[in-house]
Amino acid sequence: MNSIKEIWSTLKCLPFAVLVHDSKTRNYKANESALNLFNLKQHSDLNENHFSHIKLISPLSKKTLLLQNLFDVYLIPNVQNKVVLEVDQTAFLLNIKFANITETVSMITFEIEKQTIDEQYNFDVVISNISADLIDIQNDDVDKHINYALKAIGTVCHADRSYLFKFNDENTEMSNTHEWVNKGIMPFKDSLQNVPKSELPYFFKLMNDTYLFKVNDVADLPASAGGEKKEFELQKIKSVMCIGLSYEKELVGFIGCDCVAVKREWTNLDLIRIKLVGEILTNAFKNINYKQKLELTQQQLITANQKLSELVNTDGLTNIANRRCFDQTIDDEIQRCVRYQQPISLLICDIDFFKKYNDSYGHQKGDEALKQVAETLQNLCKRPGDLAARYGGEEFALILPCTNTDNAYCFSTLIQKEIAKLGIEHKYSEVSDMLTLSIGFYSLIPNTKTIAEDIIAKADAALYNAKETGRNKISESPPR
Ligand SMILES: Nc1nc2c(ncn2[C@@H]2O[C@H](COP(=O)(O)OP(=O)(O)OP(=O)(O)O)[C@@H](O)[C@H]2O)c(=O)[nH]1
Repeated sequence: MNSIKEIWSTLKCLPFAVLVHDSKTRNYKANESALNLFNLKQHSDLNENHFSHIKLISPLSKKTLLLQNLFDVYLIPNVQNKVVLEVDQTAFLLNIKFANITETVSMITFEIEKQTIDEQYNFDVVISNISADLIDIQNDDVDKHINYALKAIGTVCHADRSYLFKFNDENTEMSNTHEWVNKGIMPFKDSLQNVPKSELPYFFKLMNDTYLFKVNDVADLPASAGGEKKEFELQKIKSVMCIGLSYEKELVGFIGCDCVAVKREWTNLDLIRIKLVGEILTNAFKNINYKQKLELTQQQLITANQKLSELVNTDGLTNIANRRCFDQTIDDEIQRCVRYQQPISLLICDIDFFKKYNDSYGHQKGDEALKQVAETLQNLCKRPGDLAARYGGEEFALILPCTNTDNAYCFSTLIQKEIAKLGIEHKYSEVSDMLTLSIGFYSLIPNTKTIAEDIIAKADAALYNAKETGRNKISESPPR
C-alpha cells in the first residue's frame, strides 16, 4: 500500500477540487482547486476551524452540515451526492463523490454543477443575508453590503452593470456611489460624479412620477429623450432599468441595471427583484440615518451632562470646586486613604479681616481678592487627589490625601508665602498691610469609623485657634 504522502501527490493534481480527511489526526488536505473553491489560503495543517467561514447545506432537507458530516454520515461511497456550499456571499451547488483510501483516511471530490447553479437560490441567499445584516448595520460595513446587493441584482437580471446613484443635498446633481460590472464591461463610476440632473429631463420626469425607468431597447426611446439616448449610447447601453429610492417621501437616488452586450426584455421577476433590493437599501439608509441622529443626540447629552456636572460642582465666582464638590470628595478620599492606610489632611483657610476689606475697598475688590486667593490655592494643589474648594464666603478648604501632619504644616506655610506674594494691599487689617490667611488643619490615618464631619470639626477648631491667637497663623488640631 502506498503511503498517504504518495497518494496525495497524485490526488492533488486532479483537475477538480479534492479534500482528504484523516479521522485519526482530524486533519484535512486540500488541493489547489479545493483551496480556491473554499476560498482558503495554502496551509499545511488544515483542520475544521479553517472552514468556519463556509456554510454547507443539504439541498433536500435544507439542513446545515458540518464539513465533518460529509465524511461521517452524509455520503455513501462512490454514490454521487449534492451539497450547497455558501462561501463569500456566493452559493454553489456541488456534486460530491466520496471514497475510502485507508481505514482512517477518506477523500471527497467536488465538482461545481455549472449548468444548474441555482440562480434564484443564490440571489435569495445573498439578499436574505444582506437584509439580515443591514438591520444592525455598522456604518463601515454598508459599502460592502451595497456592493453585494448590486452584484446579486446584476447577476440575477443578466445585466452587465448595476449601480447606485445618490443626489446631493440641493437635489440638483447625482453621483454614482457604487457600481458592479460584469467581466469585460467598462466601469463608468468615476466619470459619473456630480452630474447635473437637468441633463436627463426625460429620465427624471419618469423617475419622479413613477419611481421607475424601464427601457428594453434604448433605440426605441422617443425624441424627447435625446439627452438620455446620447448618454446611453456613449456607455453602449442597450437596455436599462432603474428604481427610485425615497427617503421621507422624497426621491434621494436610484439603483439600476444596464445591459451592454445584448439587450434584454426586462421580466416582471427582474422588476420584483430590483424593487426588493431598492427597498432593502432604502431601509438600510433609514437605519443609518436614524443611528447617526441617535449617536449625535447621545453625544450632545453626554456633553450637556458633563457641562452640568461641572457647573453643579464649581463655584460661580472663583471657578474652583464648591462646597458640594468638597462634601463628595472628602468622603471619597477618606475611603481611599482607609483602603491604602494612608494619612489624610484637611486645611481650612480664612481671609483675615475680610469684612473690613470689603467695607473699605468695596465688594467688587473683595470679589477680585477672593478669585486671586482661590487661584493661588488651586495652583498649589498639584497631586492627583488634592482638592481646593470654596468652603464658604471667605473660607477655603483643601483636601490633601497621602499627606501627614508635617507635610500639612509645610503646605500651610507655602500657602501663606504664596498669598503674601500676591501682595494684595489691606491697610485695614490689624495684623499686616497685606491680605493674609489664618489656617487650621487636621491630619490623621483614617479607619472605617472615620467620618468627614469629625475631620471638618477638628480643622475648624484649629482655624478658630489660629484666629484667637492673633490671625495670620497656622494652627494644628490638637495643638502641637
Ligand atoms: N466680596 C465678597 N465678600 C464676601 C463674599 N462672601 C463672603 N464675603 C464677606 O466676607 C466677610 C467675612 O467676614 P467675617 O466672617 O466677619 O470675617 P472677617 O472679617 O474676615 O474676620 P476674621 O475672619 O475674624 O478675620 C463678610 O463681610 C462677607 O460679606 C463674596 O463672595 N464676595
